[in-house]
Amino acid sequence: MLLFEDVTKRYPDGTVAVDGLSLEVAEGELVTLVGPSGCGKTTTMKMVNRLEEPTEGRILLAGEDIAGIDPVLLRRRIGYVIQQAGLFPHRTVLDNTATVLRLLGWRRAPARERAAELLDLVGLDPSVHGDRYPDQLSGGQRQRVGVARALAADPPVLLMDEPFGAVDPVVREHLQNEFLRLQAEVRKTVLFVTHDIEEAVRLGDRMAVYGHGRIEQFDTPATVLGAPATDYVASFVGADRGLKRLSVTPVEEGDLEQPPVVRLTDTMSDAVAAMRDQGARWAVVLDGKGALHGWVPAEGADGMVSPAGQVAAHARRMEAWLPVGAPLKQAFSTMLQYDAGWIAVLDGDRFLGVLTPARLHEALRRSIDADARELARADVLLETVPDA
Ligand SMILES: Nc1ncnc2c1ncn2[C@@H]1O[C@H](COP(=O)(O)OP(=O)(O)OP(=O)(O)O)[C@@H](O)[C@H]1O
Repeated sequence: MLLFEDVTKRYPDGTVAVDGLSLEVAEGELVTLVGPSGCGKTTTMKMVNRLEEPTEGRILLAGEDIAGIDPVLLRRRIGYVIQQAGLFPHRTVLDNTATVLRLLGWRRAPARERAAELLDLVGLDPSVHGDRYPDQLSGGQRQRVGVARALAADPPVLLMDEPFGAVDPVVREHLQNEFLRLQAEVRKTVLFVTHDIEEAVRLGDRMAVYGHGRIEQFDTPATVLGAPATDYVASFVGADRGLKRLSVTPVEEGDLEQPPVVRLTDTMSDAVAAMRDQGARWAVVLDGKGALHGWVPAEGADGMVSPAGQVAAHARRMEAWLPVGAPLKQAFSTMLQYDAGWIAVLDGDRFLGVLTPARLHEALRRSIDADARELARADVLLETVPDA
């Protein structure tokens, strides 16, 4: 969808901001560009919407050299989100969001209607926020308006330059989650600049790690973390690679424990018998439809077994759950948030099992070991390549 062919940018003062860059971004792919300040990330973005022109090389959009596309028409095909959201301070949120549509010639009423839909899509209630001005919003809300506005003309490509850079870490994580949800829905081709390695790992289908003006490694986050291509990448991704792997390792069904499972309508004596059979002190409780309700202990607070009545009378709610395939990092933070010793893992509504801290640790080990094996195999392959 987006192809950089040996692109170099030399500013008039001689600074080489981008040096022989070749990069291909597939349709619907989210590529993060990550690297230290001044390494040429923003210049890369600006060349895509022709705010800057390459000194050498070409950039192709859907096979077409962008040098031949009128910049105004080009920018309508490319949504642009920047750090401070770049909203017009004297226009309401709704009008800000509708800006591009108005430029495209939409009439006011349908443009505002579409803008309201977009605000909804990014998690802002248009009836609450639509008539406010940007300075009446929080930083995170402003960034959402920035994303809504960039999506307005439904461009195939989105350029996002540190869009979540100016908000605090908690809001940032929230915006990242929302953006991932949104991207799963709209599947844009996205170039996303960040200097935050965690963000690059979490969001990117692939990530390009920039050195000065050059890409040191372009691969999936798991590979960049597991097999850094150069010493530079290794030092950039840092010593806490194990921790970062939490972000890229999914919870799998095989990681889960299988505690006894009972229904709300079961009798407590059957439930206690099931727990005794498995040597368990608690059981997961599902409701009549098989959806997670919570848990029930084998013993009451006074240490007495409490076999009377139905499970419903003794069950406690447990709201912590995860979809299977969620990253271990999410599992870990959910455990902390709920102060829970286990969390249920669901496939849709179906209960699959529970993840415990011990199982989480095993899953992380599995992921790191698999990586080490992968690397060892690559070494063997190199050693067995016959001499030419
Ligand atoms: N208009 C310009 N004229 C001359 N040099 C420039 C110009 N714009 C950027 N540069 C230089 O080009 C290099 C790359 O800048 P760029 O803004 O692309 O980096 P970046 O990776 O986006 O940095 P940051 O993360 O700090 O935004 C830097 O050395 C910068 O000083």
